[in-house]
Amino acid sequence: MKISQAAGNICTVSATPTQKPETDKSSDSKIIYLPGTDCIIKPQASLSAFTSYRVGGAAEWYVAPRNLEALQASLNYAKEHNLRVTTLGAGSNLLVSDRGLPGLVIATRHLRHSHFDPETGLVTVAAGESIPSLAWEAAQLGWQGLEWAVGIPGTVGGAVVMNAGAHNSCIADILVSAEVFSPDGKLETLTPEQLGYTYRTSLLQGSDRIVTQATFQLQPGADPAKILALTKQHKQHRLSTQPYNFPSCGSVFRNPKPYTAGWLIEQTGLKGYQIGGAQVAQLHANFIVNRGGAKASDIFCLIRHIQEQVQERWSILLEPEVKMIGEFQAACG
Ligand SMILES: Cc1cc2nc3c(=O)[nH]c(=O)nc-3n(C[C@H](O)[C@H](O)[C@H](O)COP(=O)(O)OP(=O)(O)OC[C@H]3O[C@@H](n4cnc5c(N)ncnc54)[C@H](O)[C@@H]3O)c2cc1C
Ligand SMILES: NC(=O)C1=CN([C@@H]2O[C@H](COP(=O)(O)OP(=O)(O)OC[C@H]3O[C@@H](n4cnc5c(N)ncnc54)[C@H](OP(=O)(O)O)[C@@H]3O)[C@@H](O)[C@H]2O)C=CC1
Ligand SMILES: C=C(O[C@H]1[C@H](O)[C@@H](CO)O[C@H](OP(=O)(O)OP(=O)(O)OC[C@H]2O[C@@H](n3ccc(=O)[nH]c3=O)[C@H](O)[C@@H]2O)[C@@H]1NC(C)=O)C(=O)O
Repeated sequence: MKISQAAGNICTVSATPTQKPETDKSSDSKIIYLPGTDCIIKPQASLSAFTSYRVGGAAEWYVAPRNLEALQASLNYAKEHNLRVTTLGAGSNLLVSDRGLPGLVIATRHLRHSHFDPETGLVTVAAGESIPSLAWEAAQLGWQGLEWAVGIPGTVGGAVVMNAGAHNSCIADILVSAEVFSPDGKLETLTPEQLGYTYRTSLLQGSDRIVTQATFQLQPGADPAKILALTKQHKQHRLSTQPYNFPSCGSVFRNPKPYTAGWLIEQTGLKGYQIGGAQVAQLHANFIVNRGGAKASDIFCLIRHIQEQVQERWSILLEPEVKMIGEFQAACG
């Protein structure tokens, strides 16, 4: 049995309330020390470094709690100050507006712990843990069930919300339960049935709940060499079929079954089509890559252009998988 807990002392709850003033006027007049914790809430924090597209403006306020108490304190702060909350995982399925986001962005990336139970095969992992790292760890132990998840550069929380999947498997196949914080501060344990999973969808999308940890059922006892070989095969397949050399969000659109979005977009003649720094990838037409210097508005307008062209040619409206957040212009030029 293994229990690990991330080290670090930033953004934890102090035994005694912090002695610091609520605002520190000497360094940055707007940095806020979250009462009762050693968490700081930063103003105007750039989000481009926290999204895989590497675009987007600043969060009005940003906090990255390291435990549940600090997360609760952050939510309380948002409520008291009437701030809209946006949850950020690894930002690998997000298009953040160039104008940034109002309210408080709560990043889960510092919520870290994992527990592999060899008796039951249950793995309990905090929301901020990396899904590909977990997949590699399981493979090295010879535990089956996550071989498909390499190459998906998100967090556990983001994967639970998005019902991330690949190679005909997805989170819903292995999830036993998810622990979530509701906006009124209650911790609840939800089953996959309660989460209403379908292809790349869950009832958590668009809700105010924050996933704090998840428990997955894996199958221990396999030959690690076999699990590692399959895991590496999946990674290799990705590298040969998907563009990993430029920033992206993975697939932009859900597949409108029985078609695939990539096929429809390629048949519409859009491979290589570019708006500003945003381009329909040559290797896979359902990926938009940032070729350098793209703005969120370039990506947004390319998404709209693809939708219009595919609709005109095939009478199919492609539905974005990527979450576009913040304000975008109504019309593209
Ligand atoms: C190169 C590349 C390849 C990819 N391949 C795949 C693939 O094969 N399959 C696939 O399914 N996806 C793929 N993706 C997309 C992406 O990695 C997944 O959707 C991933 O699950 C998103 O996780 P995240 O932590 O980055 O979430 P984010 O992008 O940060 O957030 C996604 C949504 O979930 C919400 N959210 C995040 N964390 C929480 C939380 N703890 N509680 C509540 N809400 C939360 C956010 O508010 C947002 O609405 C790929 C992306 C890239 C860049
Ligand atoms: N195009 C884009 O927009 C983006 C692409 N990416 C890419 O997504 C990819 C995710 O790849 P993935 O392999 O799933 O995860 P990573 O390469 O992110 O690795 C995740 C973890 O798994 C470990 N690991 C990697 N390979 C092995 C292996 N062969 N055996 C054992 N452990 C291993 C790594 O250890 P160690 O650190 O020791 O290598 C690391 O701790 C990366 O190539 C990343 O660059 C990520 C974000 C955005
Ligand atoms: C990357 C993501 O998930 C990926 C996941 O990694 C892979 C691997 O299992 O399968 C899905 O892609 P996909 O359906 O495009 O899978 P691929 O195998 O690449 O392509 C399917 C079919 O489309 C065709 N295709 C693909 C790309 C292209 O430019 N042109 C084209 O014709 C392929 O020839 C193939 O016949 C997921 N995408 C969706 C929207 O379901 C993501 O969700 O972000």
